[in-house]
Amino acid sequence: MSAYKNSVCFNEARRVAIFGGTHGNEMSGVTLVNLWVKNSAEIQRKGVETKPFIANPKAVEKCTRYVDTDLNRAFSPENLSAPGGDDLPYEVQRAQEINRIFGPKGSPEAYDVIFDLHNTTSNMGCTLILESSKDHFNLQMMNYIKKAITPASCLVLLNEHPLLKYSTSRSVAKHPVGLEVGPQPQGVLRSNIFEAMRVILKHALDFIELFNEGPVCNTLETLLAEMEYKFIGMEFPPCTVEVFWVSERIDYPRDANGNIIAMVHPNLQDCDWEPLNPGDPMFQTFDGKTIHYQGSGTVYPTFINEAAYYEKQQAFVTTRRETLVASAIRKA
Ligand SMILES: CC(=O)N[C@@H](CC(=O)O)C(=O)O
Ligand SMILES: [Zn+2]
Repeated sequence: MSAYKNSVCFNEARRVAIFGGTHGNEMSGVTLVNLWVKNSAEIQRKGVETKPFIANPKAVEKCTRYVDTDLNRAFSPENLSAPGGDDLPYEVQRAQEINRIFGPKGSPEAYDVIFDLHNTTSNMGCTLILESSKDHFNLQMMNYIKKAITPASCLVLLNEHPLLKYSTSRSVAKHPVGLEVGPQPQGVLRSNIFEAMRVILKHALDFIELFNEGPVCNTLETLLAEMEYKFIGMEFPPCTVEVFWVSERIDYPRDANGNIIAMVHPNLQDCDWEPLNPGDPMFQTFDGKTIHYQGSGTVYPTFINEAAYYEKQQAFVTTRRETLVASAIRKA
């Protein structure tokens, strides 16, 4: 028996959503969610209501990232409260609708967890994307998933940055979790990527069930129940989680007219998560010149040459590797 005196308490996660098709051309999430809409047995867990949901049906129909504007940037307070109804861009209308169904964002009525399924053209493997270093529920979930999928691996990208953070679809939930798996071209399904995503989600849902069935925050009642081993669920003791913390956005080199004049260097292409040191090759110009990384220390690039980011003037992002401590958690 173990009772962690400093457990952080969270409400049970009773309402969970799985979003596919936030981007309509990222086919693993679209396909899995469509499958689960037809038959949700695989995603149901005891005591949890899990709703599979196609976030951007118009974009899915057209197999495009978005119709008017990127849905995964649309959940700002301004957009969510914008008047205008039918005159608003489609994705802003859709964001308001999603906020009504799964939110309101930031309120006690909001869904507990939203998993948002994405694919990348970058060679990132399985990546979980978090938005807060202080959400100990999510950090514990990351630790659980990483252990459960061993020897396969799954890295955590922490998108917590004053300028680079954006207003995601999943941000409507109390605990937003992005799941980014690649490489997979836009509009294409690859079985390995599809299966990897499915496995991560299985473990994520198992975690939620175990948390809900686990011991409650310390009370005399809990201690007595614990002595009788009454819990089916698990204890979640303090742990550490390695994360890659978003640090800088790097654009392609451009000429005075804004046209791209170089490509990701072959030494960097497909090397997501590998250390990039000052002086390492970063871009290769069309006439064969190498442009080197000029930062001050080692960084870990990711989203290298992501197709959807050309329009966002981003060739890759740099991250710094850090170890976060997650407190013990219990249900309130
Ligand atoms: C390639 C891609 O769409 N990535 C996602 C990452 C995320 O969900 O945070 C996006 O830019 O919205
Ligand atoms: Zn996406």
